[in-house]
Amino acid sequence: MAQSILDTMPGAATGAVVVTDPLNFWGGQRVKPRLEANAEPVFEPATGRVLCQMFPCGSQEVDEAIKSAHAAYLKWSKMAGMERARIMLEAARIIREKRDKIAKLEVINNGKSITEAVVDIDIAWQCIEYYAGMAGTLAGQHVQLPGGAFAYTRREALGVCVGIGAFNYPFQIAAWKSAPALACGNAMVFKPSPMTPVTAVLLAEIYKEAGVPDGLFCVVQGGADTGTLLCHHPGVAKVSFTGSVPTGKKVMEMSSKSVKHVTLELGGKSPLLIFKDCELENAVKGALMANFLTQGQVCCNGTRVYVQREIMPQFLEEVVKKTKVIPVGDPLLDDTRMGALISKPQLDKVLAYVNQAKKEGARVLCGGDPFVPSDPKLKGGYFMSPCVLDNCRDDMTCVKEEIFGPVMSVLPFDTEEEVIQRANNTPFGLASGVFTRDISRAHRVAENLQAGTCFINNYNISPVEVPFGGYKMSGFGRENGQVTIEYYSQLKTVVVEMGDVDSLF
Ligand SMILES: NC(=O)c1ccc[n+]([C@@H]2O[C@H](COP(=O)([O-])OP(=O)(O)OC[C@H]3O[C@@H](n4cnc5c(N)ncnc54)[C@H](O)[C@@H]3O)[C@@H](O)[C@H]2O)c1
Ligand SMILES: C[N+](C)(C)CCCC=O
Repeated sequence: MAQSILDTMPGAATGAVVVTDPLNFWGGQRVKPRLEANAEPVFEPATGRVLCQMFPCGSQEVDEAIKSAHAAYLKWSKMAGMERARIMLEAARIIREKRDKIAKLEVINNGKSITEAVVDIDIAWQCIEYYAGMAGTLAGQHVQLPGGAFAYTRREALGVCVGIGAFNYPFQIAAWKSAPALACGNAMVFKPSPMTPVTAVLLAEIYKEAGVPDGLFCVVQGGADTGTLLCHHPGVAKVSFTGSVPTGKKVMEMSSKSVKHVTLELGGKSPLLIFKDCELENAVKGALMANFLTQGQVCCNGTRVYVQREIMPQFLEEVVKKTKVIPVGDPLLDDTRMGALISKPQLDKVLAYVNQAKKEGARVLCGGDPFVPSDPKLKGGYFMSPCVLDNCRDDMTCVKEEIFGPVMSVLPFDTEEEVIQRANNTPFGLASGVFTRDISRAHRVAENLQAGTCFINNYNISPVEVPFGGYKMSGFGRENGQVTIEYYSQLKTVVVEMGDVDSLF
């Protein structure tokens, strides 16, 4: 097999890597772009340097990838679940073995800290391992009917599934989508974000090395146009999309034309409720975890932090103290806890949200400014200081809209009933959280919050064994957990007559 980027990248230091290998993958190999005319530069967020060029796939390339995936699906779906499991377990093992190198490349392309990227890659192999464990357990039901007749159900694959990913968890999203898809006997064509095209192709190489049929996991590069081609393609049975609400709506509309299955993992503006009876130190840690992972570019972040009025002063003092000392800088250094945002436009957008918040009456307690690290090679990077906003009201833009940056809005509340009503007063419903020592209150609040996940006394942990997904405009369908098998398979009922046909005619 050709050498991977992982073997050829000279030194995995910030500012030192250039990627020139083709980033498309189908038919069991990397595929050079057909057209180099529409190239888009891909930037290294920590330096602002060009890391590589992304060549978007056109209709002929999309078609080739889908045909290659379909051919692989015909073989893969006929294999026993246990055979699929063995290959997937091998893929998980290879990812574990290459974890540190994959994580470094993820950091160079995405800008998040290496500490986080390593966890992301661990979650990716754990997900593949988890669904490998399930591949051999897929089974239907036997139903006894009158007169000796019976029926049984078969859980069957859908066919070629498309995965479309966001920029914030590039490798992990590719694993979260492909693992359940492959376990059920499907093939997948994956399109990463055009801003983070580099690591999905590593997953394709790893699946190949583990022994999947050529074409089973393909990667096509591109943005909206390539995504549109995928959603309209008649050879695609399902689209699993991770991204913003506006794009998700388009994906759903396009997929509806040929009644494709759809999973939508969309954005959020999740509430975190901190009651006065909480363990304050943990609540402060929880608020930081809820806001500042991946420079705040996390779909399920708890960015509306509701704090019971009696403990507001202590909470603010602690949260600001801890936010001010978050080490921002070179994401490849072990001590760094916050790297660079994904792009200059994203950085400008987040800074504009902070300015708008000030105009609407919020008080900046810390951060919210562009940050220029002392290391000269990071001068062009997209860094900002993590921000805590006080004096917020529910009608402010910073409280209503998904900012997707390191900006925490803090709001006071008085009663449980009031805060639940305010927390639910949003079109989003991805996640939520509650900190309290009162066990009854914790479960009562969890029941009443309109969100796909509620974290009690923690935030943003996502073991692969538990389902993850949204309520309301944050989407539908789930990733992770047993239930996701249902989103990547279809049920056939077989009805068996043992006697004569009792005809009405
Ligand atoms: N719920 C989740 O699991 C989850 C996880 C990560 C990110 N997100 C959300 O993703 C958003 C940030 O990611 P983003 O900026 O990459 O989102 P985005 O919607 O801009 O892009 C997501 C993907 O959709 C593709 N795309 C764009 N237009 C398309 C079209 N017309 N047809 C098909 N595909 C198209 C993009 O190229 C990209 O691959 C945030 O809103 C965040 O909350 C959600
Ligand atoms: C792994 N986290 C932190 C739960 C994030 C999941 C993906 C959301 O953007």
